[in-house]
Amino acid sequence: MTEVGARGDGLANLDDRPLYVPLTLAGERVRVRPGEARGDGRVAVLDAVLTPAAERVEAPCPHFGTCGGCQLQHMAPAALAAWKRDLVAQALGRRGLTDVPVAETVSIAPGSRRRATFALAGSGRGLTLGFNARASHRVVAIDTCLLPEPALWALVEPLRSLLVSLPTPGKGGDVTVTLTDSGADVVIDLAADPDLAGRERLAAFAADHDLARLSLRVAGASPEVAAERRLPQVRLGDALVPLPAGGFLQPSRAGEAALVSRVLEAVATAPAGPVADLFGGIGTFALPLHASGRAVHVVEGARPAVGAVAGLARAGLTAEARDLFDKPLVGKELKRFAAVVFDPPRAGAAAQAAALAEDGPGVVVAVSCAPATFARDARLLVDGGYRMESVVPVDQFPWSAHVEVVAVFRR
Ligand SMILES: C[S@@+](CC[C@H](N)C(=O)[O-])C[C@H]1O[C@@H](n2cnc3c(N)ncnc32)[C@H](O)[C@@H]1O
Repeated sequence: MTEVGARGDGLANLDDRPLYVPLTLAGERVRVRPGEARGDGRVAVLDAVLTPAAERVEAPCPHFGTCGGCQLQHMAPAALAAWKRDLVAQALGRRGLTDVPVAETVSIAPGSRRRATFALAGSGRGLTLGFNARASHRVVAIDTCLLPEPALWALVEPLRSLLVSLPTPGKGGDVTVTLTDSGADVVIDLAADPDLAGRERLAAFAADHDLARLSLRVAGASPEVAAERRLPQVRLGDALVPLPAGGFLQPSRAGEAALVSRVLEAVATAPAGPVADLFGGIGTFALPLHASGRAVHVVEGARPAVGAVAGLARAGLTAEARDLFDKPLVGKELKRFAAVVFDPPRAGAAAQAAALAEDGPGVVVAVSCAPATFARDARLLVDGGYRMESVVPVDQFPWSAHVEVVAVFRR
């Protein structure tokens, strides 16, 4: 195997085309069976590792290999951290940004996920609640998972028992559990409205497990609250912010803290003045920045998130609903800020980065969950005269091929 590719599969060459071999590492000699086509190459099934790499370790979870939730449990933690750092450095390198100080990866420990989405298949006694199998829509039942916080995992078996008596979708549905600071917020996909007895069981479940809120998404419609015992709220800065159903939240408290501390540090070096938090969600960065004494303007596409921030009604904290892909902040709108933080979805923020390159302030902090689009946006900023001062990979998704980045640009 020559390397581990961006999706976490080992790569080799077969007839001058890539061969993707899941569960293998660079430098290994392996025996495989070539399988179906993928992109410009083929996927292969691993039969045996003949010469293991030094960084190969025993996977800690018994479901690893069948469950698709993790890709890289067979790689030692230090090697995984270095590999994620390289992913970021290589993405920047592809955009010609080679002279960049990419820091060591900040690795968030397993057992810290506060949000998880479990896949549903079958119904009644044949119900499976688990994760999708590797590269498949088949759902694998799991009796253990090392990723979630224990309080989250403790709800999974009771949820499975509850769901066998409800009209689950058969296939394609899921259940999302989020631990908020006022209790768990659960959203369940159902194929049809539950009957009265089903509704009573749902309410009893919420009470027995002290949930904050239990919502139903019936036949793909928007979530409808079935039981709200407390408002689900998250502590951000010195505020308790209501979490809209399905609203974005950083996947772990420790990961959020790692990102927030770097954002605060960078913004503290900007001159006095207001800060823009673009793609700001419910204020993960805005509220700590506000608590640090800055006036902050949040711009975000999801109206419920904007409503949650605006509803706090704090002096010096404003929020605006706006599609930043179509209508980025430009010109004078940008010039009033002393610093800008932007944290777009995986597609990145090309239009906004181009506008920042023209009229952005002295300090810009980029947070990203997609190295390729981050590198594209970084290139736009650097071409606009920014220097990339620091880039820190943050691994909030242990054993996956995902990595996040927080980077500081200055001019
Ligand atoms: C990665 S999340 C970050 C949210 C927030 N910064 C946080 O850390 O909690 C990206 C955010 O961008 C928002 N978003 C997605 N597309 C958008 C668009 N076109 N315009 C504005 N906001 C958008 C999403 O609703 C989401 O809140």
